[in-house]
Amino acid sequence: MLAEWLDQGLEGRAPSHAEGRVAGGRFRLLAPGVLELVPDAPSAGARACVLSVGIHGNETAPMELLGEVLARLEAGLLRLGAPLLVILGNPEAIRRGERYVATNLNRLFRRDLEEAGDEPDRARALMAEVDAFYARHPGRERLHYDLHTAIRDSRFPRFVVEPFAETATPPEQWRWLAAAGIQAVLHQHRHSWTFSHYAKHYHGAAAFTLELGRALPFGHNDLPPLAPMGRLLEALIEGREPATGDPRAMTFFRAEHELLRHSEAFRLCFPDDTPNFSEFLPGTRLAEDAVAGETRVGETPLSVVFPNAEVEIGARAALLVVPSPPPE
Ligand SMILES: O=C(O)CCC(=O)N[C@@H](CCC(=O)O)C(=O)O
Ligand SMILES: [Zn+2]
Repeated sequence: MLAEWLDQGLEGRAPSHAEGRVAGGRFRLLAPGVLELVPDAPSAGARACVLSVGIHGNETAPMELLGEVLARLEAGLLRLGAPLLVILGNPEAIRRGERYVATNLNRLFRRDLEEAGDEPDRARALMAEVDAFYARHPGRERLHYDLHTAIRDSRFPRFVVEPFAETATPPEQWRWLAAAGIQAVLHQHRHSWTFSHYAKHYHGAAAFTLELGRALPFGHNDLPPLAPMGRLLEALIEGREPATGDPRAMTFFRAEHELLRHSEAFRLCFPDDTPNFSEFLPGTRLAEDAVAGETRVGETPLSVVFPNAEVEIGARAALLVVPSPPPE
């Protein structure tokens, strides 16, 4: 049933059970790749939780991790205590094992989206599901973890992006993420129209993009380092207070600048396999673009996150970040 749901979504098959029961509640399939779980009696402090995986089709570790957690729920080893919306982001891209089919789904989560096509349609469908889910649970704190993996190695293999928004992140999030093995936090400096930004910007949710290691094919993921993250997801699903750690164990950064690809003739001036959070000294040439010219590091050293020269024209080719003090 539940664990099968992930496999069936990936194979494009209709699920064998569109609804059913788990310990402590019931589940129902709302749309392809969208599953809602409703507790019989939510725990007092339970959050209304959105957990999404596969927004990028080649990022398989989060799908395996979530599949294991749902299997434990199905086996009766966990008891549902929180309202939960589970989302398999881009099933066609997952079937193909590709980041996206026509365009990057994770740049389309805006209410004034006008583009046509499969990925824009999927973004509209997912936004509507998230809107309806939070509306069904008024008065409950909102949470969205959008689980990803990164293309490259990283000085910090597990890190989160905190989307830009007016609302502050509740302080307990830093304690939970530290206990879940997150090693670094990157504050976004502007709207980015990602899925986690959508939940934070439009719904005031505590929301993050979580990067959980490297993007590898199914069956090749190193899952043991993700066990503490699995325990955080289980606590949220059961509506229990998660384990806490010391946020000072994490390294905090803020985005200073977004490097965009403006032309076909765009290139990054450092090796393709440069790990995320690699630091470059003042004066270093980072990129060349036929339209924007060259980008060099100014007076302050900059670290590079998500470098990718192959993005669509107009899209982000890297985030340039600097260290930042931990939140109060
Ligand atoms: O490793 C990479 O270059 C990309 C990994 C990835 O998919 N990251 C997300 C981050 C979203 C955010 O900025 O919150 C993305 O690029 O969509
Ligand atoms: Zn991703």
